[in-house]
Amino acid sequence: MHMDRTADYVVVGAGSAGCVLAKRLAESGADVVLVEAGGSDRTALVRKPGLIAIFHNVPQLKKRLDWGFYSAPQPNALDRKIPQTRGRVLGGSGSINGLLFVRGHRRNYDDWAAEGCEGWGYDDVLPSFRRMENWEDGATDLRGAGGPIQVTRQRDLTPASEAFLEAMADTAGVKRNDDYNGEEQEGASIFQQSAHDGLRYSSSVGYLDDHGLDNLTVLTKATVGRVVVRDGRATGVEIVDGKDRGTIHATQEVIVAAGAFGSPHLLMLSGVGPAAHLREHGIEVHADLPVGDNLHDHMFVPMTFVMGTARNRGTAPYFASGLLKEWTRGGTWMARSVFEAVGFVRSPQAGDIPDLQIHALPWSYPFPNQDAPTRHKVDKRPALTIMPTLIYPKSRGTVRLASADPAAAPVIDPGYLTEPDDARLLLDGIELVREIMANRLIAGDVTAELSPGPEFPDRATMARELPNRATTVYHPVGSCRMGTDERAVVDPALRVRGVEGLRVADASIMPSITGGNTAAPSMMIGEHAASLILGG
Ligand SMILES: Cc1cc2nc3c(=O)[nH]c(=O)nc-3n(C[C@H](O)[C@H](O)[C@H](O)COP(=O)(O)OP(=O)(O)OC[C@H]3O[C@@H](n4cnc5c(N)ncnc54)[C@H](O)[C@@H]3O)c2cc1C
Repeated sequence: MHMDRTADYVVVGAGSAGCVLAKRLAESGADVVLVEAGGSDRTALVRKPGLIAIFHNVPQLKKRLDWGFYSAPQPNALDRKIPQTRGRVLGGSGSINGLLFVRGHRRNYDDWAAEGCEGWGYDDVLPSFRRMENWEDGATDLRGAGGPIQVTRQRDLTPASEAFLEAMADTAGVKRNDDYNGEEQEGASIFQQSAHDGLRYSSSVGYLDDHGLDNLTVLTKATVGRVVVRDGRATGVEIVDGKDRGTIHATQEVIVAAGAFGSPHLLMLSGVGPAAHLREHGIEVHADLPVGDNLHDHMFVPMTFVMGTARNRGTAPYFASGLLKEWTRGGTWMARSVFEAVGFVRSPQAGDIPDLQIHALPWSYPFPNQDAPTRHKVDKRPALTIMPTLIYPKSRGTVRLASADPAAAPVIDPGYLTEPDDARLLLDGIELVREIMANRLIAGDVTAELSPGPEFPDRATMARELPNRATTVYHPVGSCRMGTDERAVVDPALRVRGVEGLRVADASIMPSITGGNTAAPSMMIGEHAASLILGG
């Protein structure tokens, strides 16, 4: 059926940010259509937190919910094509992510404001963060209660994770921190997750389930191929596949929330982007802007240590019995994120805020990497995997068009490790993890370093191996940068420069990445965008 309909607002992409934004706009009484390329998220594969591990290890399942992107060959990573997993389902990447809930450091937002993004300092965004959450400890000046996203601490930690937290605090000289989303980020902490009672709280679950708003229409399996721009104004969107092909006209605005790859891709297909590049693809230029520049991402190097106290095993029978227990009595590890512990610590190069995030999960991780040319190995013994993570990368890359055909994937070149400081910091992180694991508070429980392992005993050997192991944390941001100078795609009100009636609201607008996982900041951007649009 060819669709031709009109709404006040059209939001493209029902991901972490888009679901939040569409719901908030509709609550104001406006007629809103939210358009999502993927399908329903009402499947246990998405909603049962622990099943994420199965999703990642079974390609047939992954294909159902993932866009299936890979990076361009990365010259500083042995020309590897690194998976750029992105959710293609209601809830977007927030439906397939690790559920970790991290706001980032308050300084990140203050830095955005200092660069000219007025209204985005931490005190400005704090109400948006508080509005979206229902924090298990209740409301404080800094934390929110009663919001749509349930935020809980991980619980029933394995002894391996407990020992890791103690050893990390002792080695890195940090304190145990009860709430890294509160007063202070630095320290050794139990991870917080957007999950409760065995249910993943993506923005789709939290904001769209049973929304009861007649003026909010959610279209699924509907890919937008172009934003229609006429006489310098966005007038609607064209849906190019699925049963709802046709045009949706917007009387107020089109807001693109298609993510760090989808948003720049769609803008360029619509004639908003680097003019010369668009002309190469025969696309009429409506605004010459640096769309797709400034792409950046976090990287980590997984390190796996055999530890009986990690308890969990990566075997099929272990998963099957986990599933059975979860379905019969609930409250098992399957009900929660697979990650348990985290540290925000300072490397020797750090200024006065942590520059390393240390993720830990009591499972063995694929090694040497998920994109290894030969099939990667996953050891079946109980193990603790620790990931020293570069949270302020200096390397920058691009998103570009491969073709003017909306069905063609964009060319994603994150430029991993192009800046030598990035590798240096990862090596500092690796050394710190080894020191932690040699600490008397944990060393007795560690049987072996499985990966990278004894073949890479020191900084020099690790420096050579790093390009084979460093990988994405799946946190791409920055490709439709917010700002006030010529590097900006959107202004601090998220309006696309030079096009009326068009905004971008998702992880792509971050001028620089936040110091931590990016889902909570993306949902905050959805909340904040709604306030900006509605003038609240
Ligand atoms: C495997 C994985 C693990 C992660 N783990 C964590 C974690 O534990 N904690 C954390 O904080 N962050 C994590 N992240 C990152 C986090 O989930 C993302 O930063 C966040 O979800 C980005 O939100 P977004 O709204 O910008 O984009 P997305 O959530 O990706 O939403 C974009 C949406 O737009 C849709 N779309 C794109 N193009 C079109 C189009 N042309 N037409 C219609 N629809 C379109 C997509 O299908 C998608 O639903 C992880 C990400 C991945 C992939």
